Amino acid sequence: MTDAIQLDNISFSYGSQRVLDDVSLSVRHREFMGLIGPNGGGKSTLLRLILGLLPPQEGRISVLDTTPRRAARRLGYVPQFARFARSFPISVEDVVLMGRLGQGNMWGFWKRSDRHAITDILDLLEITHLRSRHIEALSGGQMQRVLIARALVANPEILLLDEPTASVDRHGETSLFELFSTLKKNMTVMVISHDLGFISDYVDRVACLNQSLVMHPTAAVTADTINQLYGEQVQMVHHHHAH
Ligand SMILES: Nc1ncnc2c1ncn2[C@@H]1O[C@H](COP(=O)(O)OP(=O)(O)OP(=O)(O)O)[C@@H](O)[C@H]1O
Repeated sequence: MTDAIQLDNISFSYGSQRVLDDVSLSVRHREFMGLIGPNGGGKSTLLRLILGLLPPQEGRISVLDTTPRRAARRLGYVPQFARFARSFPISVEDVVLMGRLGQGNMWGFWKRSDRHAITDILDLLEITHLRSRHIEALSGGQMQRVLIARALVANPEILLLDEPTASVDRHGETSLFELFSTLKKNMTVMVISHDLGFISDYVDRVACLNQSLVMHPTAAVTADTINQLYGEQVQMVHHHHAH
């Protein structure tokens, strides 16, 4: 079997602004990969290319042995929290149900299996008690869990998360990363983060992106490496916590 995600010599510009320059990356099946880099380094753009939301201008991308667009239904995506509008008058259950679209359903025709999947996933994310709550009335950390539930409810083969713990406290961050470590037994997980010291306890490898990409096994990533690459922009504070 080939890799879950394969990027070969990808370049991308917005207008005349070069954002990705000759990026190559292989993510193995059931690998847990961290993606770090300074603001504007191109991390979200790379995720959008993998999701098939943007076409590469140069190079080739293969996701689950096909094109990103063909693979899209088999991917789970958790967008950056700040980019998700929360003023829709809908409940937690509705948002998570949206994750089942594309599984052969249309609005209003949910099957019993959809309801069961939602019950299980809300339980996994420990947000069962929020099921009928309006999403405007959630804390940042709760909303983050709802978005993760929405991405997981369709049983994706690859889970892509764009700063999933940005609005979560340290305790919540630990519990989410422990959940991702469990999920990794069944799927490939790729997570964008600013906090290398924290994620290096969990991920198998770290990709450092600042227009071009450098791969590190986590053991090789030190504060010095990161400072040389990015200056002080990536947090290197190491937090000790129980596993
Ligand atoms: N739709 C767009 N049109 C034009 N420029 C864009 C667009 N999206 C992103 N950019 C620019 O491309 C660069 C890379 O953005 P991107 O969001 O990929 O970086 P990032 O590494 O995810 O940053 P952050 O850590 O701040 O989220 C930035 O300079 C950004 O301003």
